[in-house]
Amino acid sequence: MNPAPNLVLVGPMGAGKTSIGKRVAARLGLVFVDCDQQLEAATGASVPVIFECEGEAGFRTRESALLANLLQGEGQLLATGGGAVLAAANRRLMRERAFVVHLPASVDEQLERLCRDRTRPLLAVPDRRARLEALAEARGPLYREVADLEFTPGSLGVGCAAEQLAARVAALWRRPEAA
Ligand SMILES: Nc1ncnc2c1ncn2[C@@H]1O[C@H](COP(=O)(O)OP(=O)(O)O)[C@@H](O)[C@H]1O
Ligand SMILES: O=C(O)C1=C[C@@H](OP(=O)(O)O)[C@@H](O)[C@H](O)C1
Ligand SMILES: [Mg+2]
Repeated sequence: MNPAPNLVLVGPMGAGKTSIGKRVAARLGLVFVDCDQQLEAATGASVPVIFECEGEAGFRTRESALLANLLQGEGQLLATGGGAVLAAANRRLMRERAFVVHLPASVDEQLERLCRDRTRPLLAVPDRRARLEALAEARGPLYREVADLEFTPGSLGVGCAAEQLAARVAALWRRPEAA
């Protein structure tokens, strides 16, 4: 078990990191922080606008700086963006400073949940399935590398998934005394 001051959710777009994470944080008495929302608040620009102005590289630089800053704190549940595991430095910090939960999602689930979404720049492509499959192949090993726990919501709705995940985490995560 990993005695770590924070809880971090990783996984692909549409896995439920933001929506399930918010509910798990409430159940476990953690401060909920969604990294994308935090970046948007800090920059005053939406994620698509950051991608448009600074490219994915600029977004990743901001994302890494934010994560490093947040992970200095404790008692937080961080819902990361799907690409937060790409940088080795991010993965190392997550391992050091968090109990990490991987929420997987199949490409079919992603396509269904995100069919009307226009806020994810990586999905602004003609062939969303191909893009999601390529991302899954590249990132799947990275999610598994950092994860202390894999929890698959599958057909559970957001509320049930949060209830079950909170119970699993409460049983497994040894929080430091001060957290
Ligand atoms: N287990 C689930 N069952 C049904 N819908 C879900 C589930 N997880 C997420 N969703 C829906 O999918 C969409 C994307 O979820 P979100 O929490 O933003 O994912 P992420 O932050 O991982 O990209 C939201 O509309 C959310 O309600
Ligand atoms: O997978 C990715 O690279 C991204 C996922 C998004 O977050 P969610 O995983 O919360 O959708 C957001 O950070 C950005 O659009 C890039
Ligand atoms: Mg999210």
